Amino acid sequence: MSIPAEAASEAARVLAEKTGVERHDVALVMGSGWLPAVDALGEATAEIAIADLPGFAAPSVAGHGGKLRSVRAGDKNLLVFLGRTHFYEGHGVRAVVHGVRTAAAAGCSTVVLTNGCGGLKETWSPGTPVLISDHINLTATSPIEGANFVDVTDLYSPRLRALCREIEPTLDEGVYVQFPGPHYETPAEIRMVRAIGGDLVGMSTTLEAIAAREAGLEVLGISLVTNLAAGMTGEPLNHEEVLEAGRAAATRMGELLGAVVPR
Ligand SMILES: Nc1nc2[nH]c(I)nc2c(=O)[nH]1
Repeated sequence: MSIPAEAASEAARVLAEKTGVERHDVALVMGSGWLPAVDALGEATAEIAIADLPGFAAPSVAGHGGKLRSVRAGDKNLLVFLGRTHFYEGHGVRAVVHGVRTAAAAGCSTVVLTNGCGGLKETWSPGTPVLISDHINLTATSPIEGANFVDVTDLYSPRLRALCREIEPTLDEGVYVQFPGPHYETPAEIRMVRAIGGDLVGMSTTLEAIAAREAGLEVLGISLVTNLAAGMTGEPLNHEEVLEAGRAAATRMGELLGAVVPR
């Protein structure tokens, strides 16, 4: 498999060719339940299948779209990934972060990483959006290869978080914890997450954020709490209910993204 940076440049070249857009400015990765938010971002000027770009795996989860849209918003070209490759799909870390690296190679200076996740606060009912203030990467791996000691303090842009709170002052913040998945957590693991300072649990985002920082992108992370974390309600977790809650709230999130992204 070719060197990640070369693979990203090749994917960016084909992207420009297929969309007719030479350079993109902001990338958005739309996670579980966020797809309804996409239309609020603006009119797509081009849409291609992610799998048509070199280095991308076909989406393993049906309904995740698996599409890539180029959207004009104000004076910016947005690169919108409808779905992502998850670590639990077993394609390796390079595949998980190839989208972020391709976005950087396509000219983006900012990436918005969204996801659906479990929440550890009772007040975060399903459908609550939470800004990611920091993360804990429990995947025991990194997208960075070799002795490249990348700094990840302030990884989640204080500037963009302040901008979001200016637009939506009720937005809470939290620490996002990525588990490898695909199984959910046990109640004991959720007690551990609480003990180590986590507020949100998911199966994406942290590896992408690290790769984004390595590529010099400004990062904004927004989680959509679609369920209370395991053991908090005494009920088993049902993935369908979880996604439904996300869909209901994502439209409101589309307005937030639509207001934040052009700025
Ligand atoms: N790890 C983890 N990932 C998730 N994704 C969604 I949607 N809900 C959860 C959850 O409760 N835990």
